[in-house]
Amino acid sequence: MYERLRQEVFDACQMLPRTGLAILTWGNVSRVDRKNEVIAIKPSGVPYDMMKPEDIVVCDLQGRVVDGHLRPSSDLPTHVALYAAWPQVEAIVHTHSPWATMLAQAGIDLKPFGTTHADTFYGPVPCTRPLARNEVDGDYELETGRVILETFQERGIAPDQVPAVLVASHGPFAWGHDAKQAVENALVLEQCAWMAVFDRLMDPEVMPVPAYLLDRHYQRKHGEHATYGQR
Ligand SMILES: O=C(CO)[C@@H](O)[C@H](O)COP(=O)(O)O
Repeated sequence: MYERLRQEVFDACQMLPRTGLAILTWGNVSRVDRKNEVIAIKPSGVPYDMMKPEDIVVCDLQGRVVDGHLRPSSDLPTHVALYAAWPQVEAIVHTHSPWATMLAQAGIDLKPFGTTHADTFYGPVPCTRPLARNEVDGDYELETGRVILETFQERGIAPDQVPAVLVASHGPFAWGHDAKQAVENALVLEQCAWMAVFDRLMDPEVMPVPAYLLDRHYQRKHGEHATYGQR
């Protein structure tokens, strides 16, 4: 049971060290199956190069383990909170990829400086506020999910139009329609963060891409009348 779901999460996990998005046991991947009301997630603390598909843990939508022989990722409550609030999100990836993490540690939004960004993100990728002491001392991973939701709600950002966030002092989370797409969004985020840091270094006054160009690039890939690729 759950073989396909486990295999999808396992394959996406293997993409993380291969693409340089994570080393050792850092980060995690999950996939929700809304019909069967389960979430498959990486086991906690298992190195990617030792992981097997059967190690992926299956939980219910509240985060209780229903099938698996290992403990789920410590970030499971963050994933649970996002799946509960955002029905359009089907898979979530958390990494500590260096450039995106540097922005998160500096508490800086990733601004859209060019079409590379606009092809995936319809506006800035926001950085959350820092978590307060009582939030960290309390249900820390659940509060991480809450602060992500708060950031998107307060700024009026749609999670399907900006499929990533920077959690202050922590790192990036990205999501998508499946686990592979979520990893790809995390990879685009990392590349854009890298370029943005250098854009700012070369020109501290660098301006975001004009709105009409952002719009053109985003819409041709993701809009109602998208034309990009082999349609
Ligand atoms: O940031 C964190 C912990 O908050 C994670 O990314 C860890 O680096 C991996 O945790 P597990 O998924 O192995 O529990």
